Amino acid sequence: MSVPQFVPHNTTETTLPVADAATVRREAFALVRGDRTAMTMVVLLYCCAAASGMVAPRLLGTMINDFQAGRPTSRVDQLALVIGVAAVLQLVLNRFARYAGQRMGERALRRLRDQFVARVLELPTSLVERAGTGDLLARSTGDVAVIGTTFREALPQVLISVAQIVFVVIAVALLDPLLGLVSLVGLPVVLAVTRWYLRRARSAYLAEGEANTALAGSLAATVDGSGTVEALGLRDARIEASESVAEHTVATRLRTLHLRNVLYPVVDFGQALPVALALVVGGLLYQHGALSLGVLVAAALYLLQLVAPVETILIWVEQLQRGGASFARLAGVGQVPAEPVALADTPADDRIEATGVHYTYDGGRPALRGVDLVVRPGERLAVVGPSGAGKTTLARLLSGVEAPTEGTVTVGGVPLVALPTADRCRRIVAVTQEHHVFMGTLRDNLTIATDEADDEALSAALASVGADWVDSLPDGLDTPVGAYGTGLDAARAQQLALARVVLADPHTVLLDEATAMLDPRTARRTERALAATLVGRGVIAVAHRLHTAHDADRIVVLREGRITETGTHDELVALGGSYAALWNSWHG
Ligand SMILES: Nc1ncnc2c1ncn2[C@@H]1O[C@H](COP(=O)(O)OP(=O)(O)OP(=O)(O)O)[C@@H](O)[C@H]1O
Repeated sequence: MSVPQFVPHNTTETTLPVADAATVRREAFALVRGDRTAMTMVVLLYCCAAASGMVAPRLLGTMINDFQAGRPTSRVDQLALVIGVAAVLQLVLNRFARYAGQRMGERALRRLRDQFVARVLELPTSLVERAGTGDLLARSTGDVAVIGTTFREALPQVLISVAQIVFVVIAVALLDPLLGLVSLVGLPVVLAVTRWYLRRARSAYLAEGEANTALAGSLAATVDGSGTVEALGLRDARIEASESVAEHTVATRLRTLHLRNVLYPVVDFGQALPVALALVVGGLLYQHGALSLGVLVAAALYLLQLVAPVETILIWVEQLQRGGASFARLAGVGQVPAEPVALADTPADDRIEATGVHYTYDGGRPALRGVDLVVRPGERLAVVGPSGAGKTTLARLLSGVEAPTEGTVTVGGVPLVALPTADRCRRIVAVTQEHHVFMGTLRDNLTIATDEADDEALSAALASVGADWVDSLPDGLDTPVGAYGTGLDAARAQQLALARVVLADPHTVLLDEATAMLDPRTARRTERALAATLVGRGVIAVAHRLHTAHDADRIVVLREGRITETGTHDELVALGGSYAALWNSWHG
């Protein structure tokens, strides 16, 4: 018996949930119900194909009886012809059934994929960040591929096999009820061991998938950080870490191997049992004249027909398991509580207020400890402080990406995290150094921010950030950009991102390292574009370079998660505190 190639799950440690078995069942049925007519058609075709397969043994039995009774050979020819026609019919019906099944599977897969993408887009940003792109990518690629194989191959194969088994049992029972009963003796054995296997396999394969991902991740981390490993002499530590992950992977593989090693031999026994028993019982009945030779041969041939579908089911049962586990991971994304979709209240104004804000990362020390801060509409606020003081954390909370562990952050009196993402992003936009260019046209990349803008508004937004290079593009706004289109360098990509901000027209822009990592030439161009973007808006800037702070309306100094100083540049310099010390040391 051949075992299908193991396709590893690219699972990873994650904060994204995995759906339980009941949810998987419910969602899988809902998916199939969405294509009910096709499903009925496929089942009908499989049943007709299975029924055609019942013709040959029955007629062979009749032939034998005819021979014994000395009937004319012309009847044998007719029977042989019918057997031939039935065999061809079975072949054709099977072919159509598989084709229809695969098409149905493709449609179901498409619906599933659309559903998944829609759910991912609704996920809270903070959760996506915590889960990391790896997990979502693994679910949308690896898991979708596994489900694809399950729908295209496993389900049709299993369906046809189940139909064959049901028809064989019915056919034998029609020949002789006692032999019909005998044909079922293997069933409890096969069902029991399959049940035993299925109960354990889901968690075992999930564990194996997770271990594989952890191993790949550990090796990739070692390769990616090879310079650091070399420089800090971490070789032995990395080898040790990889070995322990590898050992765990082997243990999980041994577990799934053990499951297969129990399953296959027991099933083989369960298959052989009815054939052997039918020959014994049928032989006795024949000896006592209770059964004709033709019926005995037909029954034995039918029972032999059980072997192939049972094996097919076993070959694909693992794939079904994997499909189930992958489905659970896709469905799990739908179990994340959606972000609020309706506004509870409309913010009264553009004032952003943090009150008694504490924030602690999972298992870490508090990053913010009781921050009170009001950002007035249109104010340019700089947040400064030593590394690890909590600047980025405060910025994330003020942009609403993350909720405070304690306290509130509101805009116009409404908690930021209660606002639907789209609404929040129309009010406050964070500009980072990440400037992704989406696959599509330049226009597509701009209208992500707002679908209300016409070409004139798009061009104006690009012009405002100094993106004059657009005029030299072959198709202007219709030029494809992104992975397969015209490449945009870092500065252009950042200008595109800033043009999006201009189009989104938020009242406040949050800047955290927007230009810190760019090379000086690119940074200069980007800073000019940035300055244009910020005109007329409030700005909260995490200031890594103090000249940003110098130009701000107000500066807050953070130390160990607390605001220690607040004031204008001149006031803080005059105060002679930690800002003055920072300024003096920076200014020389
Ligand atoms: N994802 C995270 N998980 C756990 N702890 C974190 C995480 N991000 C930050 N921290 C911790 O929270 C504290 C505040 O970090 P934060 O990045 O907000 O400081 P920062 O002032 O922006 O520092 P820097 O200027 O170095 O970026 C630090 O002690 C940091 O180690």
